[in-house]
Amino acid sequence: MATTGQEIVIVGGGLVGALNACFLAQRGFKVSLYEMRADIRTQLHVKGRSINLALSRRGREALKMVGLEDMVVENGIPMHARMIHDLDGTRRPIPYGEKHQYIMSVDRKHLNEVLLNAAEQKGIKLLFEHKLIRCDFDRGMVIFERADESQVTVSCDLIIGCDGAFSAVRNQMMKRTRLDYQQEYIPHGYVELTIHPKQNQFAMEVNYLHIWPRNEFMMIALPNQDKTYTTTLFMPFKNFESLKTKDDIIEFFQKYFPDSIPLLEEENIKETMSSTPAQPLISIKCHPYHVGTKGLIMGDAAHAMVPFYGQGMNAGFEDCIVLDELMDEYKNDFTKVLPAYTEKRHVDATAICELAMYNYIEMRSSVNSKLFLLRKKLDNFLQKLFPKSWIPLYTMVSFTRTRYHQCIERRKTQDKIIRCLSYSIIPLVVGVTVIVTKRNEIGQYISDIPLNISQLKISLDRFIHRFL
Ligand SMILES: Cc1cc2nc3c(=O)[nH]c(=O)nc-3n(C[C@H](O)[C@H](O)[C@H](O)COP(=O)(O)OP(=O)(O)OC[C@H]3O[C@@H](n4cnc5c(N)ncnc54)[C@H](O)[C@@H]3O)c2cc1C
Ligand SMILES: COc1ccc2c(c1)CN(c1nc(C(=O)N(C)c3cc(Cl)c(F)cc3C(=O)O)c(Cl)s1)C2
Repeated sequence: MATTGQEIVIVGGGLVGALNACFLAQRGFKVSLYEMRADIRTQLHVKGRSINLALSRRGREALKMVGLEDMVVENGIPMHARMIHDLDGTRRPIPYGEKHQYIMSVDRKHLNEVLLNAAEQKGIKLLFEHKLIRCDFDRGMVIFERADESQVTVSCDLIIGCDGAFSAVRNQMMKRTRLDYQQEYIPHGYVELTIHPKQNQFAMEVNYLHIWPRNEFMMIALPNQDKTYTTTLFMPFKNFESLKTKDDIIEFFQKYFPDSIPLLEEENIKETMSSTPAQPLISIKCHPYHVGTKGLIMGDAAHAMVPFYGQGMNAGFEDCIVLDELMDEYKNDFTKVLPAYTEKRHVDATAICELAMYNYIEMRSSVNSKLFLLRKKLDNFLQKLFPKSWIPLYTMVSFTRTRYHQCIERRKTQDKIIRCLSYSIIPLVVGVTVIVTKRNEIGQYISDIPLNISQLKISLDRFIHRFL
């Protein structure tokens, strides 16, 4: 493969850094990837990370572009629907859409290992236990501290920070350019519990994203290949802190998640909840994503979001596609690519950060299982009624590559149309109903009105589609 001669240092060997390295090596750059932690491939379990994640369309497209989609998907578990757990233990499935519209539950560690192995196979130099401490964005130099506290200085043509929400590269950028930055910790934290197999079988329906929506509290469970479910409890820190004793813990689960107790097993709930500190959730937005012609940040380093759309990794993977496309457009000229990247990606990354936060606020304030069901069923009903013009927001976000900011714009238009239709459609439906039911008495006057509902639906769909 032709090499460009340019050298790129990627800081951070997590999901986005490792994938980005594959994209850039594929373009012929000489890539070195520096990761602060030890090589996860030599470790049994990496602590403090969500154990599995929902991979959807944007992330799969990126993996496909470096030839890794099949390898990741074959180890994932498809989730065709949500399974809503009601307080009384009733379970109701809500499909994500058509048969081909499903998301994947993938193991984080396995995904990271696949990406690191692929990077190594593409000739990328991986250096672990190298913690970035300083960048010189003018001269293209980075200084790393090694496990033995010695330092090493590396020079390169481009530094890309994929070092996560608490990015050191971003901190260095702040000293060098007018970088606007805002962060918000939400009042909720999370604890991960595990549902183990029962008689060596999955303890719940497999191909579902299980949800226990309880307004202020929520639990989500995604299946793993080993027949366990990683179950994440989201709750305000003040509520975690109020569970002082193991009895408090069990009483809480009996009150809000009674059906989950036999699944999670009482002893495990008590043990995990009393020994695991709740992890914080942070939302970070910043601008710009580049400095000069030698510094760039991507993934959570640029846009960390609360997980209430399951898009953080998918958005970071899509960042790699956007950069790759701009490298094509500007023929690897970093002086053009970097500003173009900020220009193009910032509006979308900000949009998904805000969408995720909005969904968190909505879920926390008003969504219990009845309302969650109703909203999703209405979405699915309208999509069936007006397939060309009504696309639920979650469908645009998780099953298309519609730019995130355009998902929001489209949703606003759809909301306007639905509002105006609801002022006119209701009288229309009432009118049609009256006509249909009273047709015999008044038939001689109105024989030519299209009483065929499907004709009416098609013309209404065409009418709406004109607005979008
Ligand atoms: C509870 C929870 C559930 C989630 N669920 C989903 C989901 O279902 N779907 C989804 O798409 N996303 C999900 N996410 C978001 C997803 O985990 C992140 O968006 C994703 O991990 C970001 O990847 P990244 O590589 O940008 O950052 P990270 O994964 O944080 O990786 C950054 C890497 O940089 C390294 N590093 C940090 N500082 C330095 C330094 N100074 N020097 C060298 N290396 C450094 C770190 O060790 C780490 O390996 C979830 C997040 C949470 C918290
Ligand atoms: C590992 O930890 C986590 C934590 C949270 C999430 C995930 C994994 C994966 N998540 C997904 N969210 C959507 C989505 O679009 N919406 C609107 C939803 C948002 C919430 Cl909060 C929810 F509970 C269901 C849906 C839903 O529609 O199923 C997907 Cl599609 S996947 C959230």
